[in-house]
Parts: sequence; C-alpha cells; structure tokens
Amino acid sequence: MRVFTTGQLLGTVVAVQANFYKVQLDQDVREPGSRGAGEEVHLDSPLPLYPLSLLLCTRRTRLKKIGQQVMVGDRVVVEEPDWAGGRGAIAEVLSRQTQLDRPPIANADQILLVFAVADPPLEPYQLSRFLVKAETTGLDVVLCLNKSDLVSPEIQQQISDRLLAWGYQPLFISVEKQINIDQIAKYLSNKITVVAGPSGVGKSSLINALIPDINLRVGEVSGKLARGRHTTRHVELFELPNGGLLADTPGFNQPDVDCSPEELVHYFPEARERLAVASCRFNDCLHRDEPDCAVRGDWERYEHYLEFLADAIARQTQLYQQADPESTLKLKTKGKGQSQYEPKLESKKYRRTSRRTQVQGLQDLYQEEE
Ligand SMILES: Nc1nc2c(ncn2[C@@H]2O[C@H](COP(=O)(O)OP(=O)(O)OP(=O)(O)O)[C@@H](O)[C@H]2O)c(=O)[nH]1
Ligand SMILES: [Zn+2]
Repeated sequence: MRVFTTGQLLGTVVAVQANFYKVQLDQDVREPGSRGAGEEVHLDSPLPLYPLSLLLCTRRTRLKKIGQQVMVGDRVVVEEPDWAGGRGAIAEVLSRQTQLDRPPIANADQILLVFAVADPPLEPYQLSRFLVKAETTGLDVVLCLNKSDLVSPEIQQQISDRLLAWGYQPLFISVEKQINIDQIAKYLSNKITVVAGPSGVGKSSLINALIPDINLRVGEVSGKLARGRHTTRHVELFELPNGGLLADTPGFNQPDVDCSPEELVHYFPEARERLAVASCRFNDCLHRDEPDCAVRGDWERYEHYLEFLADAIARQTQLYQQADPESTLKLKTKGKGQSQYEPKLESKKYRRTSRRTQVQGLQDLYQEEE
C-alpha cells in the first residue's frame, strides 16, 4: 500500500452511485504488516459492516469546487477512513492514463471483445463493426471467440486464418467446456478491461467463470446478475481473483462507428500495414477511386471500409447541416464522378477530432438493447 501521509490511502473507484464512490483500497488493511491508517483495526473485533478493503466515500468539497469529477476507474487518495462504518473521503484524483466518456471509465487498458463462433453465427460484417468501434477508443483490443465447442478444429483454423489476415489473433474459448479460460484470465490480470460484444455470445457466462463469487458481489441486482441490464449509464468494476478489474456493460448490437472519414482508415490494421510501407498520391485520399492509392486493393475488409466510409461521410454532412442549416453546401466533385459535400466555410467546431475525443466515442458500444 502506498501511504502518502498518515491516514491517507490509495485506491481505485469501482462504482459510482449518486454522490457516493465505492473505493477499493490497494491493499486489505486487515493484512498483518500493512501500515498506516489501520491502527485502530483489531482483527478480533466484531466484523465491520463493510469489507475493510472497500470504503464508501464522498468527494471532498475542495474537489467539488474545482469541478474535479470522479469516475469509475479513477485512482484516488482517500482520507479520514472510518473503518467501523466503512466510510472515507476522496481527497485527490490522480491523473488519468485513459478516459472513456460513454461509458464513463478512467484508466481502462483494453477492450475484451467477445463473439461466438456459432449460435449466434459469426457475422463478419458485425464483427468488423465492433472491431473498428473498439479501435476508435485507442485501447488495446483482445478478441475472443466463445463456444468453440460447437465447431470443429478445422473450422476454427479457417476462422483463425481469416481473422489473422484482418490483423487480429483470436483466442478460441469455451465457457461451457472450460477451454482457454485460464488464458483469458492471464490477459486480464492486473489490467482494467472493458468487456464488449453482441447479445448471446456468452459474456455473462464468461464473467461468471472468471469471477466465481460475482453473484455475491452484485447481490442487490436480481435476475441476470451483473449485466447492468436495467441501467443505462451504470458502470461497475469487478475485481478479478488474480488482480485486475473488469468493467461489465450492457450488451449492444450494431455499434455506430462515429469517426471522421479521414481517420477511419487508421482503424483497420490491414490498411495501417499498407500505409506503413507506402503512401497515397494525395494527402487527403479517402482511398476510394483516387489514383495511386496505397490502401485500395484486394484485402477482404476493403468492402467494409467503403461501407463505413459512406456512413462517416453521410454523418459528417449531417453534422455540417445541423451546425448551420442556412449554409449552402456545395457538392464538390473530385476526379471521375466521385463527389462529396463540403462546407464553404470550415467550422471551428468540426475541425479534425483529436485523439482525446476519439477516446470518448464508445457510446454506442453501451447502448442498451431494447
Ligand atoms: N455451446 C456453448 N454455449 C455457451 C457457451 N458459453 C455460453 N453459452 C450459452 O450461450 C447462451 C448465452 O450466454 P450468455 O452468457 O447469457 O450471453 P451474453 O453474451 O451474456 O448475452 P447478453 O446478456 O444478451 O449480452 C447461454 O445459453 C449459455 O449457456 C459455450 O462455451 N458453449
Ligand atoms: Zn488512398
């Protein structure tokens, strides 16, 4: 445990409920030999209401005054622990390594994308969409394919080869047959991981397998536990037995890829690979039918790229129109019959999005299914 000064503790915010923050301390203060703050705790005294490594905290007035928000995943300094009551106060928020705004999660390291090889069938286009969406966050993407018990090793090899060409190495698992669950656990250890994937692929089953006592931890939620099904923006981090935290989120079906047309290409590893060794003739190439394009070619997902690009352009046009309905959009024609709406005046609001804003775009991953 990193002790800043006497009485200060370091921990991670694992849940936010109204103005209360559930903070998991870095070390269970009951452990013998742990220092600081724990002096008043006697191991033989009656058990407090709260586990000692978990404190329900408020936010110091000073933080409110400076407008410092506290998010799930935040690393915080806790003061004035009241061990008997399981309470404390957040005095400081350490600077964030990463930040997702929708859902609000600080310091996530990676996205665990869960799909199934069958039941529901693996849909390349849907998978592609999820992958691109995940790439827009800037976090690492771990792809795991569940229900491997339902297809032969030959089929698995075919899927694997295909996805390798996309730039991803899938991990085949089966929650039901307990295949490669320990492998997944290794990937997740000591990291903050956001779980995502369509409905019915086995996310709940996987989480239950990874965290056997999760039912106890989410005892207040009834029915299908821990999936946050009844809340839109509720995010909770669950502790993995071997260290690390898992952000469970509601399922989602077809996430919208909401990036600009220019940046889309960077979310395809295959295209990135091409651009690493060659350049397009034009700086603002959108890789459609421009001459001397380094990206266009016979890679499987090029078709997906074109479809997402059309969406991105349509969305951008709509944005411009919303920004200034009076503005006359002129249809700019490029090369052979290729056309695109461009505003006459560049609006400051819509200049190229920064990496920072890109990182905020997970919203659609977490839209609740109807
Ligand atoms: N054959 C097989 N079935 C599995 C496996 N893992 C999960 N299932 C089944 O798949 C179905 C869906 O599993 P869930 O864990 O509810 O899937 P989910 O992704 O959480 O679904 P949502 O809650 O709708 O997002 C259940 O009937 C599971 O029993 C597996 O490895 N093999
Ligand atoms: Zn190009």
